[in-house]
Amino acid sequence: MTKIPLDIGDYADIKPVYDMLNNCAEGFKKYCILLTAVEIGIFDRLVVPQTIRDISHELKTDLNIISNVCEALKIMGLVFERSGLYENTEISNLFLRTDSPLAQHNVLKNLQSGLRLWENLPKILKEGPITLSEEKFFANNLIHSLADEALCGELQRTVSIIAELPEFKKAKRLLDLGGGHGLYAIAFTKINPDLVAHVYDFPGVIDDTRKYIEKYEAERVKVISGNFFADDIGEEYDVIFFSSNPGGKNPRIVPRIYESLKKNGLFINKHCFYSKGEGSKNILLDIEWNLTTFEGVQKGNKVYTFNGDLFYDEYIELLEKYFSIINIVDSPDFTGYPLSKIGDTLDSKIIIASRC
Ligand SMILES: C[S@@+](CC[C@H](N)C(=O)[O-])C[C@H]1O[C@@H](n2cnc3c(N)ncnc32)[C@H](O)[C@@H]1O
Repeated sequence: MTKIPLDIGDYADIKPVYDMLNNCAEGFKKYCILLTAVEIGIFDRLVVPQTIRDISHELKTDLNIISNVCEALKIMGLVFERSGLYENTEISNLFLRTDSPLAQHNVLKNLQSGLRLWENLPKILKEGPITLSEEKFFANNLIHSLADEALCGELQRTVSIIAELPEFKKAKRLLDLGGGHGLYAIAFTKINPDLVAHVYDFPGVIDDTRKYIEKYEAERVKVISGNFFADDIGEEYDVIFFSSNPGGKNPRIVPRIYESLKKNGLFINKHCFYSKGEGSKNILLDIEWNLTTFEGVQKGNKVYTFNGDLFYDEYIELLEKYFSIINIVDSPDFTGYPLSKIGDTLDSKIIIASRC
């Protein structure tokens, strides 16, 4: 028989545990409200003021629940209410309205698929990571999420750094290697009127790249489909831009990039690097990184690492055999606001090097 702990000295302070649980529960509930509001289109409606009854009628939702959801959105700072009329706050208009140029819907979707993976943590712990096709992983929302995210500071800041380079100003032919959405290539052609840019990616991703090219009417952006570990990447480029890629720290790619550049051509590498002996940059991202594994490319233990990657000093040493390094820019100078799911700002660097 288990004795019921009835004495005053039998209990201990539960606060640390309940504080943690409350935090988790509150975060999860707010996340569900936000996701639902986006999914049912509340922020698309509340561009103009509406009563709860209008919202409920138009969205065909339960009147009481939607009334509470709107109240919660008000507390979260996403809508405001005046005389019974609800309306988007400025941040909702900017980031949560579907047709806003800075809409973050793909980031939310990506966050959702990441959290679904986390639900499998007990199974993955026992049975190992879920194997995914790398091409499908990127095509299935990740590049769209990266695109939404890039448009909120990182793209503009990165492009403004590159735009200052005299070699870029003269460039006529650029390769955006593993370019995904192609927004960097698109932006580069918008600021250099003589530039033709080529976005290189897997065939399944390139179909989506084309949609971005069309959306932003980027006539001088072309696509090349292939696998840069196995296939030809082309030649005679003035600039090769390489950002957030599995090959970003891989020594095999460096001589190939060298070969594909013209003399004095620029290699711009934008990646998250590790120093020898460095611990975790973010333990939650490390765990998430290892919930999945890619067919064909083996991931390392820490977020954004792959087997065969070089440490930062080793990579620089290798680069210096082929290139002269012009500048290295650290992440606070070019990244946007960090997002914990993506975490791309973690000690990223832009290494700008010129082919010797
Ligand atoms: C994390 S995304 C980065 C996209 C973009 N460069 C950026 O910085 O936002 C990585 C991209 O590289 C592509 N990629 C990964 N491995 C590749 C390979 N072996 N060959 C071609 N593309 C590859 C992916 O499909 C994806 O579009």
